[in-house]
Amino acid sequence: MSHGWGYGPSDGPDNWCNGFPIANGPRQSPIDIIPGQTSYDSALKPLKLKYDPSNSIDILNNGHSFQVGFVDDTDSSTLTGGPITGTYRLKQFHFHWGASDDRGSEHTVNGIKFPCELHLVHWNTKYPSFGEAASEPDGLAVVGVFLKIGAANPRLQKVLDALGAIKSKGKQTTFSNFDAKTLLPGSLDYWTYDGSLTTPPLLESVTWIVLKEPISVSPTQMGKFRSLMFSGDGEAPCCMQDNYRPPQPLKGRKVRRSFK
Ligand SMILES: NS(=O)(=O)N=C1NCCCN1
Ligand SMILES: [Zn+2]
Repeated sequence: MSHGWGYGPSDGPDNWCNGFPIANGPRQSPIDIIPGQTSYDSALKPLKLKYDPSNSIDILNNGHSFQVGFVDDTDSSTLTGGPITGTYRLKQFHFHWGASDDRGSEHTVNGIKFPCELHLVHWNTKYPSFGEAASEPDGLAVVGVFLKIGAANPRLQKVLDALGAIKSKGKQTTFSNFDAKTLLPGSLDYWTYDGSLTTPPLLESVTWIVLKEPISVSPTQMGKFRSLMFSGDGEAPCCMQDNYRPPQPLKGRKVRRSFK
């Protein structure tokens, strides 16, 4: 299996090492975050997220999740500060979720799974493109946001309302004028560690920045995520759910936190 990966019994996370040996590497993601074992680092700067709504362009079902893509040819939507040096540009955001509300997130906290996790993917502008940055140890920075069951989230609803047009794999439609900042919680307190992409090719190029405060999602809204399909038109229908990789061994890594 080189590129036919998925989340099923034969092509799922336990089998990814066959096509991508780095799956057993020293800095794999996600991880279980154990707050009592993290270290407060007063040298960590506040996160600075500057997103221009005019940079959002499309929404795509890529057969593994759905992603909202951004124009990334200027520094108009960027991540600076936090644990990183320099400027990282927003490329896309996407989610991971479960078949039921008891699971779905990739990172866990004291072993607790959330029903969903948002990833905002950024690349280091010291490299010429996302593709080149993705193979560098400091190439990417992903901000992870947990979603917790509660009141319906009106800002998330704008994204969910677009899913009807991208039900099956390969479908894409325009998605303009979306402000990704509206998906962030009130606090930008975070945990950070050196990790990897959580999907193949699992490249060990990600500075993870996981926000402590979740945003809300309602059970009905979770149902909208689960209305998507892994499968393309004309293929055996397969609901898009449980598209998460479980936590990976820490292998001696330290997790720092920005808050006391
Ligand atoms: N879940 S993740 O670590 O963000 N993985 C990604 N893989 C492909 C490119 C974007 N991100
Ligand atoms: Zn992700």
